[in-house]
Amino acid sequence: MDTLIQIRRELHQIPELGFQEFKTQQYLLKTIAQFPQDYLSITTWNTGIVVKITGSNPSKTIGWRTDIDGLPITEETGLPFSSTHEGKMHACGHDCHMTIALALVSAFATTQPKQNVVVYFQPAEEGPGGAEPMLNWLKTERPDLLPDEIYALHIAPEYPVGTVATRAGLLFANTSELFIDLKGLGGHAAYPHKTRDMTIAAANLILQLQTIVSRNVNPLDSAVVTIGKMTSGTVQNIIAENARLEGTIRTLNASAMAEVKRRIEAICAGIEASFECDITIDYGSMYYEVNNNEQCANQLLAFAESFEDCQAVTCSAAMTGEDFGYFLKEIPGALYWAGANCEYGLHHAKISPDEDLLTFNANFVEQFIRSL
Ligand SMILES: CC(=O)N[C@@H](CCC[C@H](N)C(=O)O)C(=O)O
Repeated sequence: MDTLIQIRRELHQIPELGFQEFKTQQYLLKTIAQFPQDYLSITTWNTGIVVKITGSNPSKTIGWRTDIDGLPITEETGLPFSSTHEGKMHACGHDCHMTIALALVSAFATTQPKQNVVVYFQPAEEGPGGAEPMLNWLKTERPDLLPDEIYALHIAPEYPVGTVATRAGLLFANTSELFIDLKGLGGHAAYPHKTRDMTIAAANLILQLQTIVSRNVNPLDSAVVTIGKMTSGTVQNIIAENARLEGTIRTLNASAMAEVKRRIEAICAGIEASFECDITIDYGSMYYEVNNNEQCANQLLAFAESFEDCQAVTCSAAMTGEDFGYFLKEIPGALYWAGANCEYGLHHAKISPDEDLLTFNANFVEQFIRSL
């Protein structure tokens, strides 16, 4: 079997959540230790790793970032190399992202690049966010590991393998997590008039939250309010004293984000009054938008147009979030969508990316970095 496929399958079997990527970090360190070490310096930060490859005649330092965490999803692919970690899965392609990053370290460790290259294996992209604290550590403790330009990719199920899709400017949304706790009064299912039922309050709240995008956000802006999880109550014949909603907010600008939050708070105040309950709102972690530097995105697209068997696509912005946005806020660079040709989408329990994407993107990114 091809080495990259084998690595991807081994990583696929050990998904871990944000800042718990202990086995993943050990696997990555063990693999990197097998490459020639002459040009490498390896540093760990939290559950992440930073690998610097010293260039032969550098005029700048090029950064490449991969995320390394998995998601709390029970895998349903039925693949022989399915997750061995119950309830966790690499359902957002980070196993593929890591494999490509390892291929880059291997290529540059074997054939020295002209420029310095730093590869960042970053924890906790899905939450609570590893990019911002990793960047703060780099700035305060290891400025020698900061790049002049930085790039990253994300698999895209909807595109064929060989597609490089990106755009100059805004690519991914601002995000904010959303956690809402409702507290009422529980009691016997047969005495609803003596209770404050939080299942009913939460159900009404969800429906009202869905009016924010249709009735409060300027129709010329884009926004998403998704409640991905609702929990309430304990058993079938007890009226629920507590309920909890967990969701995410996405917008393409800061003023739409402020407006969505203002309306969430107003609607929650209304639910408190009408259902006689107490509500607390926690916005969890927020990600800065992914804003591609114009020159970096255009040179990536131009390189893709010249690369054999590659389809360069100038795509629209998407409502996905990515904490790589924190790197791009401070360092010029770009992220691209890498075609993965699969039936199921990101964050689905049956997603199974086409493994041909590994070799294609490892070659593409290596040659792109060598061209800089
Ligand atoms: C590429 C991707 O799917 N990223 C995640 C980032 C999650 C951010 C945060 N935990 C949130 O849910 O707001 C995404 O869901 O877009």
